[in-house]
Amino acid sequence: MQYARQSWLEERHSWRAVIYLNLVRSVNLITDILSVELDETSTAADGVTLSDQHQILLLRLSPLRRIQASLEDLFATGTFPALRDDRRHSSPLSVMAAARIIRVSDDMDGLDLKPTYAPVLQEFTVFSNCGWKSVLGKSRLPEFSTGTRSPKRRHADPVDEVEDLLCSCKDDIKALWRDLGVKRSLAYHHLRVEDSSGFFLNDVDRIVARGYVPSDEDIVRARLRTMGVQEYSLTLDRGESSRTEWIMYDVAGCRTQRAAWVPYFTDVTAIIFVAPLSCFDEQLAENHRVNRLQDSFQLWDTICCSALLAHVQMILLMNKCDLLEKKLKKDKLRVHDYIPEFQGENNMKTVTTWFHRVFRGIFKRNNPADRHLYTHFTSAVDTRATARTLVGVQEAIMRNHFTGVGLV
Ligand SMILES: Nc1nc2c(ncn2[C@@H]2O[C@H](COP(=O)(O)OP(=O)(O)OP(=O)(O)O)[C@@H](O)[C@H]2O)c(=O)[nH]1
Ligand SMILES: [Mg+2]
Repeated sequence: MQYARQSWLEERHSWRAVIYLNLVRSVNLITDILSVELDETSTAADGVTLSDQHQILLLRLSPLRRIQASLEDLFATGTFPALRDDRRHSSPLSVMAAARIIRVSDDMDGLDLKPTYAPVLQEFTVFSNCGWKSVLGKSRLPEFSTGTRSPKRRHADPVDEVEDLLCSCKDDIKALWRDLGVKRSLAYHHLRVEDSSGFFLNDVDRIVARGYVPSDEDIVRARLRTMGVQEYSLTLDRGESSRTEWIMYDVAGCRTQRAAWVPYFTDVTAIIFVAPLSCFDEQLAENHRVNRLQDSFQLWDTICCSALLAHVQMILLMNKCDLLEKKLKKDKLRVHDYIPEFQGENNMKTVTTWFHRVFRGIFKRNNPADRHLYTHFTSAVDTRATARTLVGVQEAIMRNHFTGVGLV
């Protein structure tokens, strides 16, 4: 983004709706938990005192359910249902039943059947072919391209309506997030919303404000799960003398999407494979038996040995290093418990060196054409460091490309 400034500025506007959706979904998840607790006093969290004040808070925050539904409609279909009348009709309690399940303990002997709730935020997914960016871009006004926005403009854009409604709920959102009963309730359910991607509840003062324009960091931290292949056209502009047009395809990583990649492999200069290292303790959403990192190793193996890619530049970004470090240091998770082949000391240096060795080993085993592999450790949320990495990546791609066509 640092070096494709114009494309980035043009995209910035579309992301305001994504960030609002992220925020609203976090609030609605918390109010889901809270309203079940209020409803079912028998299973209320230990030591949590929930009162009528909480009921009132839930009612006051009920418009956020309609905001969520309208924004999700906007992303899915490009139409935006009216928000205005909703304050009178929606009730958080009516939406709650869905959050409740029975969680069965692993030993399955049936003795430990404890009714509880599934504090899980189902991911919202958009399909790349619905053109959500162009939908949101339609009402873009010129001032967006400069990264500022007039706070006076009213409802030229449906997302302004969301902004207004959110502003009217701002104090309640803040009250919910700092409430002690709510905190205890979330802890009881082992729900750490602050650790999930797309978390903005600590930024309400800045984000829920008239005239808000997402910062680069906000956009990098935002979460919108995409399905299908997204195409980005970028002009990398590092001064007048150095402008390069790139077309970048972002292919979604989930298993059901992988068959769709093949057509893109036939005419490609480079593959940037982004492997999130922090997911060593997670399973695939699509198959709970498969460890996410093991899946990345497997996928990397498939990519490296693809005949279509035998002469393509390979770049491996080992990403989410900040989250990996947190899991090792703060959460004290042991890599060996999830990946038994790892036998070393459970610290950042040993773990990352080992992961690197595995990826490199897979590459070497499947490298008939003697390609060079560029590897980098990244934390995408550190936008400055990532920008420096991407400059290196760009240079490597160019060098390889021009060598390939005989210009170097
Ligand atoms: N802390 C941290 N968060 C990251 C990092 N990289 C990505 N994220 C967050 O992780 C979420 C997912 O990022 P994406 O780039 O959409 O990941 P993806 O692999 O394309 O995911 P799919 O679209 O589901 O295939 C976003 O909310 C990002 O902000 C990182 O290095 N560190
Ligand atoms: Mg993606």
